[in-house]
Amino acid sequence: MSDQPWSAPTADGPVRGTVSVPGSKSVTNRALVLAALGADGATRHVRGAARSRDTTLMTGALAALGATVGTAAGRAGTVDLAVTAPPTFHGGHVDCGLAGTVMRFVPPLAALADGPVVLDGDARARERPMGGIVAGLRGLGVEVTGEALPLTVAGGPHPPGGEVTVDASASSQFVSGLLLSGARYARGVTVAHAGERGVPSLPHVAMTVAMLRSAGVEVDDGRDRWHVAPGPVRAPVVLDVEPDLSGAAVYLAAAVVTGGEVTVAGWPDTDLQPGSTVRRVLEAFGARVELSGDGLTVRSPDRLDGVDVDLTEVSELTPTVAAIAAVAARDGARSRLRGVGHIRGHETDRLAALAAELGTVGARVTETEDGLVIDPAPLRAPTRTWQAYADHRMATAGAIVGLVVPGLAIDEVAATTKTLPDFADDWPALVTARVGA
Ligand SMILES: O=C(O)C1=C[C@@H](OP(=O)(O)O)[C@@H](O)[C@H](O)C1
Ligand SMILES: C=C(OP(=O)(O)O)C(=O)O
Repeated sequence: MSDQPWSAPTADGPVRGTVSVPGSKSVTNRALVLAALGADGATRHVRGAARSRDTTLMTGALAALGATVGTAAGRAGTVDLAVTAPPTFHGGHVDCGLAGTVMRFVPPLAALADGPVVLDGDARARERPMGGIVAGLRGLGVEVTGEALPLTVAGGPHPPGGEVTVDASASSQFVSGLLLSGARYARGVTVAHAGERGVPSLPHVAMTVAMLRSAGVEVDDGRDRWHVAPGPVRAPVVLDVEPDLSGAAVYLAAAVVTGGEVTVAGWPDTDLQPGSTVRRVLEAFGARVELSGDGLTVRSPDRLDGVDVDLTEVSELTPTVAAIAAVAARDGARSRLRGVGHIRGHETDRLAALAAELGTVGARVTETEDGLVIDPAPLRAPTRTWQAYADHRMATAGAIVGLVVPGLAIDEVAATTKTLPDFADDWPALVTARVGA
């Protein structure tokens, strides 16, 4: 990894082009878990996955517990992963890196192992919330040592399961994690949420439910209560991963902030990811959005509107939306982003990080309890290097701002490999191509 700051390319005109984005890490890491839980020992193929840090951490975790994982080159820079479930998971050490999906989805699966599983991760991962997983597992009869990473999950291999109430207001992944392995618990798993705030990022829980059902698992989903019946997990033998729409939003933002036009090829017509919400958020800035056989095309308006948006359901979009909002504020528009207090527990405290980094280019950003207010202010040359805080989405937010702020350099563009392994090459290629400009 280079320790030289990365010079973000500046757009000298409207950015125009077509991009392909790699498979969604959220879909991939669920598919990998379901494949590893397979009841019949068949090999499952997860196709079109990104070779990203988060997916690599998940395959590493499953292999550490005894699953067999093979990797082959897939279409357009993706990988096809072949996973075979072990007869019984065994104990071992799991590196969660900074991946929420690994640190929240693997402990419930580790309870099926016949020996203890120790989970740890990056320094920041030790600060990310784990309360719902730890309390949830204990309530389901699983012995867990520790309250956050590093954690030890005592082996089962036959956890009792049952009903548990957790506070999932810090992360929807608490619910998803407990549900994903729940069919393998003796009584199944019922998770209820009780907390001062609601469960954020609910479309990610819906993704979990949909993928469990496609693996033949019986799931009831009510308001703040989910039930997974005990039974075999039979994931489809081939699971195609759809493109990562949160990653796609970064490329679409390049059109929005430069008066350009960008198409993301292969925009899926399923509802696994909240694609329509991504579209609505970009439209709120005044962008025109069109879905055609070529993909999803976003065209910038002449002048950006400010937005007042509740991003609870799509909280991982916040850095991208904040970057666009800072550009809109340059042109006099005020924006307010709400409903995302919990992202202080994401890869970094994203509200503090966005306020600090956007501030280095002159943006007037105020943190609120649950979001950000971005007031009109001109953007100017950076006062220092943009800090990514090892957060992929802080790095991509810096790249978006860099399109219109010459001289912006990012301390660690390699953070983008968490979900977008080729970003550092693909982004300059898009910015400088200016197809048809
Ligand atoms: O389950 C998932 O794949 C995810 C759920 C969400 O987490 P939170 O509920 O913690 O926001 C989202 O922000 C994260 O990027 C991915
Ligand atoms: C919050 C995110 O990731 P994680 O899965 O690590 O929580 C994210 O990708 O924006």
